[in-house]
Amino acid sequence: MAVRRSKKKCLVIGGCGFLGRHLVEELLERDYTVNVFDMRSTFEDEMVTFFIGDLCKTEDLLPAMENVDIVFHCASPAPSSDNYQLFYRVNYEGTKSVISACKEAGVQRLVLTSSASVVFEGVDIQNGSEDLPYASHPIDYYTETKILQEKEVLKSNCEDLHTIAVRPHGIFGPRDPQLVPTVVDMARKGKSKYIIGDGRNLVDFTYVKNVVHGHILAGESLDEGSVTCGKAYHITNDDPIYFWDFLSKILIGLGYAAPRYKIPYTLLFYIALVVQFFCTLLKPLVVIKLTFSPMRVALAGTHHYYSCERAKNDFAYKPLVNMDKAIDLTVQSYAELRKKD
Ligand SMILES: NC(=O)C1=CN([C@@H]2O[C@H](COP(=O)(O)OP(=O)(O)OC[C@H]3O[C@@H](n4cnc5c(N)ncnc54)[C@H](OP(=O)(O)O)[C@@H]3O)[C@@H](O)[C@H]2O)C=CC1
Ligand SMILES: CC(C)=CCC[C@@H](C)[C@H]1CC[C@H]2C3=C(CC[C@]12C)[C@@]1(C)CCC(=O)C[C@@H]1CC3
Repeated sequence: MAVRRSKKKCLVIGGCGFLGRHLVEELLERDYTVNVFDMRSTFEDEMVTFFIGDLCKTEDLLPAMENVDIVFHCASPAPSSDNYQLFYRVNYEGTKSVISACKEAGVQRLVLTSSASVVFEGVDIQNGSEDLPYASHPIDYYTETKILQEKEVLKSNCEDLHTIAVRPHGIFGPRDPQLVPTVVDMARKGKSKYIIGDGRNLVDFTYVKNVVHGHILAGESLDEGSVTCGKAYHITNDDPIYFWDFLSKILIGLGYAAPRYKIPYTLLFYIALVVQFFCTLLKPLVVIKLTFSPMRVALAGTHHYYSCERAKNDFAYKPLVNMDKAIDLTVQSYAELRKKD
């Protein structure tokens, strides 16, 4: 007689990354069996089975998918990169390998970490639903390939493989390598004095534990015939905040001054486009990392917040950690980035 496991076996692709590792920890907490697949292992846990490889290679993925019930695909190159080939290979072609490996291994559920940015092209979005069209002019390669990736995952939904795309936005929390470290780096270099726009643009920032909770509910929802199969879902804190208030709270919490001087949004956006153009021309000679890329300027100067009603209705999502608590936990976790007197 077959032994029935009470909890499912999961594979987290990108499980050594920021979101992936938080997901692994929560899955273990909730008694799932967990495999991790990543390019290199960055932590140790005797409860986790690690598989090292490149997700673009089906043969690397297959051993990690043996007897797996749910695959969570949350690997991607860093959004700040400007390497189109890398994004295309990993986010698009790599995701196609993940799908074929799932089919070959008989995995029935695939949860993709997409991004709410797939509909963002630098124009205000207020309480946007999942019915908004994909960005027709994505601002950067990251967004362009996240769109290709999401389309591929949703269209591969079929009787044997149930797929879903979770779209978080502005994930933050302990161990995030991107948001808080970039903001502190700007402060240390004296670049955080400025507010882009009028400072009154509302944005979603989503605490990593809430994003994780949304992923697990999404994976569990993918039963035969479920309305969630083949659909995209926004996962947010359900509490949009002024972009510049959020940044100020992080900066003040870590002992730095809040931004004060306002610069017109449109002016800075066009300057960022021109600077990016010249950096692209100079690229064969010198690689320049832009602090104010057009995408970052757009994110800092427009409204972009999304409705998570669909996730609430279809799989009873609600954020577990509120904004004040989330900011507090995040600030406390970055003791090493605190301003030294
Ligand atoms: N952070 C955010 O605000 C948001 C993130 N997302 C999405 O969430 C997901 C997770 O992001 P986040 O945790 O921040 O990113 P991280 O960079 O922290 O994690 C991504 C992980 O994927 C790994 N990886 C990259 N390429 C490959 C590959 N070819 N094969 C195997 N593993 C690979 C990375 O390895 P290595 O570090 O060695 O490159 C890293 O461990 C991504 O899909 C991202 O698009 C969506 C919305 C917002
Ligand atoms: C003014 C300025 C340049 C502030 C620095 C903060 C930024 C580093 C973050 C503010 C919003 C963040 C964000 C992302 C990355 C980090 C920020 C730009 C994403 C692009 C990460 C990947 C996504 O899928 C969407 C995110 C939107 C918000």
